[in-house]
Amino acid sequence: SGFLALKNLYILEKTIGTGGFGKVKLATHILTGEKVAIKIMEKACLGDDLPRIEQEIKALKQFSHHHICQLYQVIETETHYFMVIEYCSGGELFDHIVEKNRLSEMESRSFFRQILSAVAYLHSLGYAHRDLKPENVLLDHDQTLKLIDFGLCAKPIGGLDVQLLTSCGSPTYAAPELIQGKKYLGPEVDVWSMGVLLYAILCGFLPFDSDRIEVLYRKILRGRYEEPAWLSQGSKRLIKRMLTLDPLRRVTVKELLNHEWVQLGYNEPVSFEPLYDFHMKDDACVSLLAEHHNLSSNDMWAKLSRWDYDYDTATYLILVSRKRQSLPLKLNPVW
Ligand SMILES: COc1cccc(Nc2ncc(-c3ccc(C(=O)NCC(=O)Nc4ccccc4)cc3)c(OCC3CCNCC3)n2)c1
Repeated sequence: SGFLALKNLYILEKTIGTGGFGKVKLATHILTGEKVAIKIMEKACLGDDLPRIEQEIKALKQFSHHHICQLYQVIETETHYFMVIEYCSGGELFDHIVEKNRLSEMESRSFFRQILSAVAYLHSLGYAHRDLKPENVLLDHDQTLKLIDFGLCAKPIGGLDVQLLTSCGSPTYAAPELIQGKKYLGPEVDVWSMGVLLYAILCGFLPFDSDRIEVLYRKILRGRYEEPAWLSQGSKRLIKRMLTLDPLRRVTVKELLNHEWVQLGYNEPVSFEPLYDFHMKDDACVSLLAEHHNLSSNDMWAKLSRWDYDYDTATYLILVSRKRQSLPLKLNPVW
């Protein structure tokens, strides 16, 4: 189906998601055979939301973290933006919780540590996510979580624009100060949403829920929620610290990183440093790509280190990711 810009580079397959901005399709990166997700956004439909796409692309180009889906390539045509992004084979955390009803405290802790690492990393770069919810947490192979911002809600911290709730952030996970339209910074809003997320993972249902929005708002602003019998004392204490109505009294990300519940069984704080920087040079991957282009490794690296986020960037980042997983490094012959 029709996008000329993707011809001979990607094979488009089924649609795996739709949002206000456009849709996401599963695709195959032809040179490596790797599955990728391609976010397709029609410029005409974005109207004055166009700056949010450019901001999203600028943000993603800065991120290099094991628990954030990696941007591989950006293609801009007259009518569209295409963002080629890492594909997660396990789907949404949301479906995983629904299927298992609720997770054990140990599994919840493993998931929470990964989400916390990604959120702390975002904050360290001056970004707040603002739309943390199970639909934006994806599962990769071997229970690795990847945080995404499907709906373009992430913003630099302290942005004065109080994003209208309709366009950003589902009220279910939204902090009280956010639904009251109060000025807020961002990090503490993410802590509240992580609290709702953790509650949903541990309990299998939401702390504040109603199909009538004004009832939902009232419940959030009241801040009272059920504590099922299976919740441990530690879990209850942590959730209470995160679902604290007053943002100034709410636990901070910094405190969460070495919170006792978070460290139970790991005995080490959560690190938010990226495990590795995708932007570092991997000689084997550079050589393989150089050979494919009949270039010297030096010339190949000179081009790659410009980080144009073109097809070569995508191929290189995919090769680095495959090497990390000890998968064979190969490029398909181009016929
Ligand atoms: C196996 O069955 C399945 C079933 C379902 C999915 C998959 N896999 C699968 N892999 C990858 C994706 C994806 C990743 C990133 C982005 C994105 O928009 N990044 C941009 C981004 O994250 N910015 C950003 C991040 C942090 C801070 C600031 C900015 C978009 C899509 C996907 O999408 C499907 C949607 C469907 C609706 N809910 C959300 C996911 N799905 C697999």
